[in-house]
Amino acid sequence: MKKVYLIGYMGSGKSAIGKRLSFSTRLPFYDMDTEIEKRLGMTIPEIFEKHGEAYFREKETEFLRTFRNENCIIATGGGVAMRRENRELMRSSGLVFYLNAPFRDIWRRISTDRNRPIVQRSTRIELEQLYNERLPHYLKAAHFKVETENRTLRQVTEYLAFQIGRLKGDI
Ligand SMILES: Nc1ncnc2c1ncn2[C@@H]1O[C@H](COP(=O)(O)OP(=O)(O)OP(=O)(O)O)[C@@H](O)[C@H]1O
Ligand SMILES: O=C(O)C1=C[C@@H](O)[C@@H](O)[C@H](O)C1
Ligand SMILES: [Mg+2]
Repeated sequence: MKKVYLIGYMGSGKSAIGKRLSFSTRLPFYDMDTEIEKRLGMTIPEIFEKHGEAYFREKETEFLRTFRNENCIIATGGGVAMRRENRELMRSSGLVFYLNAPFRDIWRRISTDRNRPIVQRSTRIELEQLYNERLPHYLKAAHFKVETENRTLRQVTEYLAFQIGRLKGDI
């Protein structure tokens, strides 16, 4: 069996849903952002501030290359699908689910959060542009697109658990 990756824009629910999905599937859960923070002993804003975004992107790829071979659920960072190497690493080691949410929902969730350096340095218009730029990359990376609009965390989690159960033999 392989890994289950959750991908999508900031605030699409990867971390929140990954955690819940771990309970219903009984698979261990890892949040890439948290794992990188642990490896470096710094928060994401500190990593961006001290080493820059390019360094953080290297650490993301390093994580995907080296993370233990275990059946598990991984909530990725919002920018992970932008690199071709990352997309290939994910697709070849598991099932990739893209959590799609409309930008207005995303904005409501992330606009006041201080833990996302990209939100801190960008305007609403810039974040919407980035959302549109990233969309085709998420679609390329994903095996499945999951619509989250008007669905509770619980509903999205149940849907994913159902799909994972159905596809278990393949992963
Ligand atoms: N479908 C949903 N219904 C209600 N709240 C949601 C839904 N999806 C996400 N949220 C809420 O939005 C907030 C942001 O979600 P979360 O932190 O899981 O995003 P993320 O995709 O992990 O973002 P990042 O890429 O920045 O790590 C959380 O408070 C979460 O509970
Ligand atoms: O969308 C992004 O580029 C990011 C999302 C977060 O998960 C973190 O990985 C970081 O804040 C960058
Ligand atoms: Mg997250």
